[in-house]
Amino acid sequence: MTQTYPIQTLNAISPVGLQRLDRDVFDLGTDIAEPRGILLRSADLHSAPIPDSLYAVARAGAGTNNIPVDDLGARGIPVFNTPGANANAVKELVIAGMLLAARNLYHAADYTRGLVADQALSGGDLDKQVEAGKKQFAGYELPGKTLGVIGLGAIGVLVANAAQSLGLKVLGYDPAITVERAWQLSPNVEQVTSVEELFARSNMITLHVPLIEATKGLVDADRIASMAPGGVVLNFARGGVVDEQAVIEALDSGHLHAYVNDFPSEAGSVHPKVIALPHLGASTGEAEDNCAVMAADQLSDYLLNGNIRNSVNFPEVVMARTPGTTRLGIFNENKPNMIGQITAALAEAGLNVAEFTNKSKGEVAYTLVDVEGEVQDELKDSILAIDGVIRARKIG
Ligand SMILES: NC(=O)c1ccc[n+]([C@@H]2O[C@H](COP(=O)([O-])OP(=O)(O)OC[C@H]3O[C@@H](n4cnc5c(N)ncnc54)[C@H](O)[C@@H]3O)[C@@H](O)[C@H]2O)c1
Ligand SMILES: O=C(O)CC[C@@H](O)C(=O)O
Repeated sequence: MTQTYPIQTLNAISPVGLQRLDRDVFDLGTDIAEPRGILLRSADLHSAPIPDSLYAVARAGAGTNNIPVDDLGARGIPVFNTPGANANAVKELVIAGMLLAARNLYHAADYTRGLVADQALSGGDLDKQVEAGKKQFAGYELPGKTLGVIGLGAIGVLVANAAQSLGLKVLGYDPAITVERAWQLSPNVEQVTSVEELFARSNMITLHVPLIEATKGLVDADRIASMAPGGVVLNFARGGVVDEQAVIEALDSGHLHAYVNDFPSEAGSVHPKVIALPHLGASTGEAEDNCAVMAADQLSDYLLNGNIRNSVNFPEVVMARTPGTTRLGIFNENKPNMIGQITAALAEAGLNVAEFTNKSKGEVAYTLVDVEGEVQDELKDSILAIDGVIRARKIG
């Protein structure tokens, strides 16, 4: 009988992605007590119990701050995300946010709505009122202004390139930019080597970093104060990257012109100079499909073949299946003599190794091995008995 894998879906996952999971092999549901996989978007897993049955978590999206990544890693549970799958959607919203702020569009549209309502009541001359009132919304154009981009990953690079093609001077800061992203970045984007320099030289700042300890409160009062008056902060990363109180004070004093963000809060979102969107960055049909397809494919390949692609807590390990063999997946601490002990256990069980891959990432490592011969249940116990082995799975 074919083994089946229960997968719990949290949040609305695009049906285009769910269709990738063959229903003869995967049972999908929102209420599954002992899931092998969890497929989610922004649902908070920090406060949810993690069942022993769980093999993997796939995030249809980029940010994984809603998932206890380190705790799951310590239990040998990979967390996947979908780098770049929603980057274009976010880029487009950031560009829209820059224009909303520069041309005062949000308030201007509100004003027009109000005028039309008043005119309906009073029967006044709408055209006249429009022409008289519009001067209060006069804005500025983007060429000649400087945009500072913090985080040059999938989204930051697209934003930087698009902004420079709109005529802005673009500065970029990312001490850990990858070679791939550096190749994608327009040569006209100027690299700066400190966040301080970026703030001091920018009229607009846009954030494209994960919410981690190092990025909490990255936009603070001192950095805002170093910007030229009339600055704009765009936050499509996560609420916690910005000290919102500092932003509100700078908006009140007039030092900042606008704060455009995707993460509403009770205190911030009612402020007249705040444009708060309801976490819309990835909310396009295209992005939702892309993320769901990528997450479902990665989860399925892991459950069926043990392959790890785009995991935030384990290394990339992808190995073609060797016909006529049984596959084992083993997570272990990244320390000396682990491979020696694992292969010794296989030899002891009379198994011949047909293919073997081992890779490490930080403190942890993952091994995929295809073995020839009958794999007895006791093998798992002898592998788990090796000091430093975290989890072992016979994949079939
Ligand atoms: N609003 C939305 O709907 C939405 C959608 C997608 C992503 N996001 C957020 O945007 C973030 C970025 O997404 P991405 O797809 O570009 O991710 P990514 O992993 O491709 O890029 C993140 C970049 O940030 C850099 N970085 C990390 N710490 C930094 C620091 N202290 N200073 C400067 N750079 C730093 C990394 O080196 C990396 O290049 C996500 O983590 C998520 O929180 C929001
Ligand atoms: O799923 C979403 O709608 C938002 C996803 C976004 O915040 C991300 O980090 O990719």
